[in-house]
Amino acid sequence: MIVEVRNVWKFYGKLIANENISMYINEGEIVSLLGPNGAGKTTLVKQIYGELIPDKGEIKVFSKKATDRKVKKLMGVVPQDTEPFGDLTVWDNIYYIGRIKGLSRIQAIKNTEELIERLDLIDEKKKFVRDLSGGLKRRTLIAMALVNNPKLLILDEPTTGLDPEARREVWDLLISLKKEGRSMLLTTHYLDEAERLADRIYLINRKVILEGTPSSLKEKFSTWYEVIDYSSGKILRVKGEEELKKVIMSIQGKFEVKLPSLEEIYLEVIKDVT
Ligand SMILES: Nc1ncnc2c1ncn2[C@@H]1O[C@H](COP(=O)(O)OP(=O)(O)OP(=O)(O)O)[C@@H](O)[C@H]1O
Repeated sequence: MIVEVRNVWKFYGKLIANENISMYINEGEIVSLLGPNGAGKTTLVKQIYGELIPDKGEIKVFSKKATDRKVKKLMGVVPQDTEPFGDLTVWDNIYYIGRIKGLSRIQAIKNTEELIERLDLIDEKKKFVRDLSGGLKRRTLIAMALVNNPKLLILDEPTTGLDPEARREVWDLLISLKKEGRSMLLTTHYLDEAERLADRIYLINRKVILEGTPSSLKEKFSTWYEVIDYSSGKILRVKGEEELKKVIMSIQGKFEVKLPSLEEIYLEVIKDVT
């Protein structure tokens, strides 16, 4: 197990941000934390990368305390709402983070060059970050998080504010990083992102509300079916298999039966707990 969170509580004064949270990440897994605004996702993530310390409970990363310096060398973090240094070039941002993380000069240069190429930043490498678009800044941040070749990558809303094409580029990159056996923790507001990338999802709202693979959550919580009647163009929502049979029998032409999307399930579940 790469990350193990056991019965973690975190308070801000009287506010309970995390209530008795337990979760884990296995080697090579992408785990996604989903939840509404203020659900405590960033608070939990910050404890996993050692910026905050739990008030109760325990977090182990690579079997060590999250604040251990050795652990920090094994992980890469893309925090929420951060930007690379605007007054440095893309190349310098990546290189200097490499040096700060303890790479030798030669190793930092090598890794920086490789990442510039891999993240398609060749044309931008000498540009100042302050002159880049949001998508390119985000790619630079991801390169900075990868410079020490981390086994665990933590990304707090990596695609928020990006246009659809830039989001897809980040997704493709994350999929290719997963293929290399890296583990990832990803917080997101985008259900389609979690559905597409995550092996497992934790839905949290102060505490863990649901946990499972995207398909198991769909199966477990979809008590309705969507029937698309192509001849009339109507989309019907049908509860239970008996009702489904009846509806199908009544349709004359072509039709399609679908389970609801993760987004619809999320909205139903969140409605019940808020
Ligand atoms: N430093 C802080 N001091 C006091 N309260 C805080 C602090 N940081 C977060 N909070 C509060 O703790 C709760 C959880 O916040 P957190 O940022 O962890 O949620 P989140 O799920 O990441 O939200 P979002 O999706 O909006 O980023 C919120 O009510 C927030 O206002």
